[in-house]
Amino acid sequence: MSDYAIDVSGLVKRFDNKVAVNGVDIKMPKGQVWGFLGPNGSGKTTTIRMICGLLQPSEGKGQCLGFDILKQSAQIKNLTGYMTQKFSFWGDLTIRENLEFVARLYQLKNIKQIVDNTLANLGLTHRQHQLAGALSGGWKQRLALAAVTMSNPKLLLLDEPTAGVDPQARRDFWDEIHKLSAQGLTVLVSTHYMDEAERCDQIVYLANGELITQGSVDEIIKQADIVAFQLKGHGIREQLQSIKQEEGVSSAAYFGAAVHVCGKNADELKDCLHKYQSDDISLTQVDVNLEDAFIQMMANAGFDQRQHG
Ligand SMILES: Nc1ncnc2c1ncn2[C@@H]1O[C@H](COP(=O)(O)OP(=O)(O)OP(=O)(O)O)[C@@H](O)[C@H]1O
Repeated sequence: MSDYAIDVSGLVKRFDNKVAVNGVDIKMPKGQVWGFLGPNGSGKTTTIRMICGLLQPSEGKGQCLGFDILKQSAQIKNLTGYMTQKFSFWGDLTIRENLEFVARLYQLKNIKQIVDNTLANLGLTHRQHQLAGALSGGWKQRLALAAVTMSNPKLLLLDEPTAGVDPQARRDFWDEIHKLSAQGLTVLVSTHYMDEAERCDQIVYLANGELITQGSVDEIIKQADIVAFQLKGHGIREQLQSIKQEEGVSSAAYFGAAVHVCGKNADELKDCLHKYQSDDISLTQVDVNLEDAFIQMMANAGFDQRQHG
């Protein structure tokens, strides 16, 4: 039995003339939580759908949970919980009624027991009689997570599960994901949020259908091989365009009242930013963050953020 929950190689998906995914390899060990990142339209959803057997690849092969993605999609679907971007439920049914309905769709036995356990596991017991339609965004996501975990899947594929949800609810949602992972589930989550990416064991970053980088947060930041400085103080925001033009600056962006600047070489960057420093404006070297690293890697790979962001 393979130690990998997902082991796919050379995945390609073409829609007519459009290449949505172009040669993606993913080898994901069981029991981990991985983040799937990349600009809009980079191929995350399409890849997820190929992995769980919902979409036939144009090229490529592989296994999901030990089953062939080309020939054994039914077995894969039985063991996978897939939370789509636009999950649906019945707004005029309660949380409990929604879960009972889903349990019947899955043809689960001992429905009362399973729904009780699922409600308890996801902290929904005290809300079980509330109408789903009246729930806030965060609780709706949690209901969706309850629905996809009820059949006791081995793999969770979550496609932007926290889009539009407030920070506390996102944090609570991630606590649930890690709780499920501690119970043995493997979880692949697509997200646009950097703080969520930082909660993952590994990150896979796609752009324009291609895998740009993969690794832990620390590995990706190291791979980017850049340094970052912060210019902070009155008047610095007006200088952004000028800073961007400086030789040695690979990217610059507002960070509140400060400008965050990245470049390849610390001495060179410090030299060219020195002239912006004054009694009012400080220049400090700061940690490179994940967003800096992705922007740099996109540039290295020849992608323009303005076209793909
Ligand atoms: N059924 C389809 N028919 C034609 N083109 C499609 C189809 N599904 C996806 N695409 C295209 O494939 C590309 C990748 O789309 P995909 O939804 O996989 O990206 P994504 O990374 O999940 O994007 P987002 O972050 O916006 O959800 C896009 O250009 C999209 O328009």
